[in-house]
Amino acid sequence: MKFPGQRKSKHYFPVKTRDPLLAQLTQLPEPFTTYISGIDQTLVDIEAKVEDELLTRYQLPKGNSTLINDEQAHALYTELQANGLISDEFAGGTIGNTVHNYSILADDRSVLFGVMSKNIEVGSYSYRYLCHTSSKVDLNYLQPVDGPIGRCFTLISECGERTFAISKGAMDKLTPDYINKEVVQGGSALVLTAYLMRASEGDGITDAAMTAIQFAKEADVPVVLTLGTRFLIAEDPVWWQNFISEHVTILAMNEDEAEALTGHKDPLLACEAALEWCDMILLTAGPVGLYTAGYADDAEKRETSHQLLPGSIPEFNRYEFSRPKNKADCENPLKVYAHISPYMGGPERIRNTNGAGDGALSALLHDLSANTFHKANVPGSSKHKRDGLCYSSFSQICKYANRVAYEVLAQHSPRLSRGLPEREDSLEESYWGR
Ligand SMILES: Nc1ncnc2c1ncn2[C@@H]1O[C@H](COP(=O)(O)OP(=O)(O)O)[C@@H](O)[C@H]1O
Ligand SMILES: Nc1nc2c(ncn2[C@@H]2O[C@H](COP(=O)(O)O)[C@@H](O)[C@H]2O)c(=O)[nH]1
Repeated sequence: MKFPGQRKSKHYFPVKTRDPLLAQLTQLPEPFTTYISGIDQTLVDIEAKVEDELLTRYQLPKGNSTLINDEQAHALYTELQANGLISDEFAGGTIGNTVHNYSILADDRSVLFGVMSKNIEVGSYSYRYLCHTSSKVDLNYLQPVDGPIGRCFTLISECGERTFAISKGAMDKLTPDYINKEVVQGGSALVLTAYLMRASEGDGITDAAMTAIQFAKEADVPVVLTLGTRFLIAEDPVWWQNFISEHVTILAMNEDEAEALTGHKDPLLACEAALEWCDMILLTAGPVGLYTAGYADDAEKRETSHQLLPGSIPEFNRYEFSRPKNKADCENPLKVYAHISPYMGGPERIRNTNGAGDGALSALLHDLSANTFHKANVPGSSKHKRDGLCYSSFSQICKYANRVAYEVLAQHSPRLSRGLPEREDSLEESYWGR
């Protein structure tokens, strides 16, 4: 486990444990390993720049992720190819991206549940998916299926907005039998997307997700949900509110999805409302940057040394130096908010924002699993006198998530090809000091 930024030495593993003489006196237990698990519809992104007219012709609402049938997929692919519009083909899927990016950042294991074609030809989409996924993502639990994995036509408009057309192939065929209880229960978090809830009759992925949620809840493993697209949430916001209340610990969404869920356009008010249903929120807001929100115990709150910010909740960032905690673990729960503007104002040129939100979430998950790792390996640390959900404060998580989102935008791909530069390991000193 690579830590998310250098920390004060008191939080690091006692240097003495490496002492060759003292080591003879102490029998160290096997170091505890940490991972996260996730479920996704296995799919490849086929990226193309298109005119809005094409979206209208294929009846694809701009900004949405729409399921299309085989005939439409064939026509769309043929047209994109004939006009030389396809710019890239990447492994995709919102959770696939998130666990891949987590493994790159943490330089550690994650587990992906999903399907994979039984017979794979060199050059096929399944082959590319496997080639473009970090070797630290454990794919041993994938369910073999007949037929191809999904394709996600990622259609980028002139304004940068992306519209997804999904040709699902066998991506929704995952069944509950392929959800390994021990793996889910041994993880630091289970990460899911709202897209998993829209499987058709006869497809098992929704049941598989519900089975995994049950396993996670039995073992107090945090359930992390990312909302995917505002259109899906807008179909039945009350259903989603109840779903989140019942099952979700951490909610990740962008400002449009937040509005569809809560009715609030203002991100702070949306966070305030959604904190009634879950313990922590990551809200990304495109060029406005991102917010984190959650709970701290009143007795443990820590005041910021940054400027207090105005907003619909005045001075909302006052306690952003507090660490997030589950509401149920707080004697006197206090809602805490933090915000950060895009790192360096964003990259000079953004081809599209595909995967930036997933990148931000993977940073949060890294911080969360670093907490589990540290707690298990340094149980005596003052950090763990009280149970926190994450290793860092709301403010620090904002910085890290923002930095990772920047990297995704700069790389023009939803999946990181490398971790953050080493010299930036200390976010405080070298990066934030600029
Ligand atoms: N136009 C932009 N300029 C600068 N930063 C951006 C821009 N768009 C996105 N970002 C960064 O990427 C993060 C996630 O982007 P966002 O578009 O909100 O996510 P999603 O892909 O889930 O809609 C933002 O919080 C911000 O840090
Ligand atoms: N699992 C699914 N993933 C989907 C679907 N539609 C789109 N996507 C993926 O989202 C990411 C982009 O995420 P964002 O951070 O920019 O919101 C992209 O790579 C797509 O593959 C879907 O129906 N299911």
